[in-house]
Amino acid sequence: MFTYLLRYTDKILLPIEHNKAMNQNYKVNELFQTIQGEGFNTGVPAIFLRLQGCDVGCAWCDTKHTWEINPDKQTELILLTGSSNESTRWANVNAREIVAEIKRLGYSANLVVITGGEPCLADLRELTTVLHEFDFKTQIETSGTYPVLVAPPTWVTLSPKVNMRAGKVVLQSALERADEIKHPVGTEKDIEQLDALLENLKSIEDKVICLQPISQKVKATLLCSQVCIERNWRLSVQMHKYLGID
Ligand SMILES: C[S@@+](CC[C@H](N)C(=O)[O-])C[C@H]1O[C@@H](n2cnc3c(N)ncnc32)[C@H](O)[C@@H]1O
Ligand SMILES: Nc1nc2[nH]cc(C(=O)O)c2c(=O)[nH]1
Ligand code: SF4
Ligand SMILES: [Mg+2]
Repeated sequence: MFTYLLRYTDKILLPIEHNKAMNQNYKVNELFQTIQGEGFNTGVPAIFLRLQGCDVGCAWCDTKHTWEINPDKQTELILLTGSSNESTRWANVNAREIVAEIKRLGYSANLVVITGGEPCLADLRELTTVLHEFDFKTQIETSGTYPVLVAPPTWVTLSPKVNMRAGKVVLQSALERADEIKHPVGTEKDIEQLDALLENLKSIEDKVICLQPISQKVKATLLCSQVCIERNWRLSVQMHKYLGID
């Protein structure tokens, strides 16, 4: 089977042939360009692709609008792109439709951050492979509650949700795969929980560890900065929220 899609090379629009079937659809909640505000890549221009759906149920989640996949809220991708919208709507699209929309929007960032919701509800191998084919770098933000299925160069940021939903095996393999562990912290108990997770890891030498205060709380932020200094870890403060940008 042949599908045709438009590819931009040096600003020239070229039709390319593609004979691989696009089997996988993704439930997209929003697509927008901003600055990565969290973790290792803080400050890097990035295209955010937010997928709809999450059944983990973190009480302090800042994207609760992505939890439910309501069939009545299905819409067209073009209506969900350009800026962050915090709506419950979603579009069912494949990887090449996503790339085509990124190109139509004329985005300049070369990092695509796939978040949610819980993006690993979906098998992300096809999406990340196609994005790499178009010379994008990719990063995912995941909770470790579903298997991490991504193409190898993908930067995996794991924000482990302990005792929430995942079996220990799934969380453990997500921890081993993670390039970055970005732990949400409210109180000391969260640091203890992270220590317990790190104890069981084969190696933490090759992983970036970030502490992220929950909901910009002052006490949590002070705790995170103090522990980061003691342990030589990184502080991740959700910069975009301080700047008031998406
Ligand atoms: C909204 S989640 C989506 C991706 C995935 N479900 C996860 O939890 O990693 C993206 C990131 O935001 C973090 N996050 C969510 N709500 C937060 C809050 N109120 N304060 C700080 N970080 C938060 C999560 O821990 C995760 O690192
Ligand atoms: N600027 C910006 N950076 C982010 N890093 C992770 C985000 C997320 O919601 O997953 C996020 C987000 O929503 N906006
Ligand atoms: S796993 Fe992520 S998206 Fe799901 S509830 Fe927790 S923070 Fe929110
Ligand atoms: Mg966010």
